[in-house]
Amino acid sequence: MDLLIFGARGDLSARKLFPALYHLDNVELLPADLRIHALAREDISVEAFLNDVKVRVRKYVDDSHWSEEQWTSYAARFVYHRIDFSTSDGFVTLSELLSPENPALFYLATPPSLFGPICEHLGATGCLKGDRRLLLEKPIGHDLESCRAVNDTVGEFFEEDSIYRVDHYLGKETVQNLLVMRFGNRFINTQWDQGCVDHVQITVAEPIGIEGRWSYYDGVGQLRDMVQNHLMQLLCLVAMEPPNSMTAEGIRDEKVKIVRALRPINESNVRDHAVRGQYAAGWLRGEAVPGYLEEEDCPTEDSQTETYVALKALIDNWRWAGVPFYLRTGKRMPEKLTEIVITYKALPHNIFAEAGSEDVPNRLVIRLQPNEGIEMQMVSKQHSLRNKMGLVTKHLNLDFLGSAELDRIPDAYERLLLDAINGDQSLFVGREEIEESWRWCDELIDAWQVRAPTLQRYQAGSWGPTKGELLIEKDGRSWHV
Ligand SMILES: NC(=O)C1=CN([C@@H]2O[C@H](COP(=O)(O)OP(=O)(O)OC[C@H]3O[C@@H](n4cnc5c(N)ncnc54)[C@H](OP(=O)(O)O)[C@@H]3O)[C@@H](O)[C@H]2O)C=CC1
Ligand SMILES: O=C1O[C@H](COP(=O)(O)O)[C@@H](O)[C@H](O)[C@H]1O
Repeated sequence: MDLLIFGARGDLSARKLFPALYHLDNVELLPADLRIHALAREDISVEAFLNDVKVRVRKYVDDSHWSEEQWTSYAARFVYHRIDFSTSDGFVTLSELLSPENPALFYLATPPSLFGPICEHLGATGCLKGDRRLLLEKPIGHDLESCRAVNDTVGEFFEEDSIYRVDHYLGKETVQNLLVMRFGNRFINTQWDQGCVDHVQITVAEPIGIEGRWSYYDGVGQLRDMVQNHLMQLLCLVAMEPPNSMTAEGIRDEKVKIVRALRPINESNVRDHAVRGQYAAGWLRGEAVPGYLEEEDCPTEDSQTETYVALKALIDNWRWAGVPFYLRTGKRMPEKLTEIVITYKALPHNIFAEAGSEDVPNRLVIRLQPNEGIEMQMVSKQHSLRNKMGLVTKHLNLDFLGSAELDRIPDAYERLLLDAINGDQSLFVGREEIEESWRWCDELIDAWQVRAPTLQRYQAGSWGPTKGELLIEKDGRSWHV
């Protein structure tokens, strides 16, 4: 088997792909015959390339999983090719190396503008004979139209069942556990609809700012960078019906139904259902941090790009009618926190009210990062002789690390690379769902331009603008954190 990594000198390769492959090799999950072809345009030897990769990979592998011996055996899998992806010259050499009998995976860790040319060169030079799979990184397009154009172009060379669109959130262990938790436990599965659930919150908060990535990010913003893909995937996994099997088709079909059932956020309701913000200078963990427009690589004094989004989404189907899904994501927030919180409805009648106890709702908190785990907030009796029926909230904790087969939780890219190697598309994004997601986001972006063009400022290190708090508080609820 051949794995060709286009953009092997880039950030994604160094931080994610090569460390993930190292770990997979370490636990003997890579096929024995897997050759890793590193493709980049720099004129260097394989030794120089590997010396550099070693230094970079070392940063992402902790001491207990590093060994020189393991590195040597891993490094022996590598071949380095100098290629400029914008011309077909180097691709002829590739076609001579690839045998139609051996499966080959093409991982495009490049700017998306190269997806089309790379596929064309692969096709024109005869590299696409036999079992050929294409892995694409986000962003796939900037809106529905450009997403379709990318899908059409790559679709000329690869069938849909050979295209692996990466959304690294789907590779996270805790995200997969969401499926297991929902569809492997009767008591959760039967309490998962508008009859039982009051509302759902999805928060993806990051303390990092845009430093160093301004030129990419300013043309994109938080809605396209995070909501269109990662938050939409989380929402789908929370809301979808049980697929009849864990096949890619089964899961994708159910996810796409949810995206289609999302009520549009358009000019008529955008002010009530969406908030966009941008961070101003502030303080984070005791350090002064610049605002978005003061970042070192920011070339302008005025940008209307959002670094924060809060949404109230509604799903118009039987299961979720009337249950708001509050989504929130932002940069320069106080901490790294990705969590899904399911808040249950109050019981029909509080029989403990006479004893002075308030009705406390049950909550299920699914922490995706950090401290991956699930916490069930349950009401329990307070041990007391004076207060006979005093109630307290107790937290039942499922800590994933404690139960891991490995002594670490695998990185998302380990799962995704392994699945692509094994030809399993269930954790990759299908064409329909990504296009439907763009359709929904495009309408919201258009509505913002017309009805709410002004950004809400928030201080770096805070949980976002006041309007983001009001979005949920005006419904008599509040953010979990
Ligand atoms: N970095 C990350 O964590 C994430 C990245 N992504 C996506 O992954 C892709 C890669 O990202 P990232 O690694 O950060 O980007 P980088 O810019 O760090 O890497 C891209 C690589 O592509 C190479 N390249 C560009 N043009 C050519 C060409 N004509 N011929 C040969 N090589 C070329 C660059 O080479 P050179 O070094 O010579 O310029 C560079 O090494 C992007 O689409 C990005 O949006 C998605 C999610 C996360
Ligand atoms: O895709 C992206 O994700 C990261 C956040 O990923 P995580 O795994 O660290 O939660 C985000 O910082 C980046 O802007 C975005 O492009």
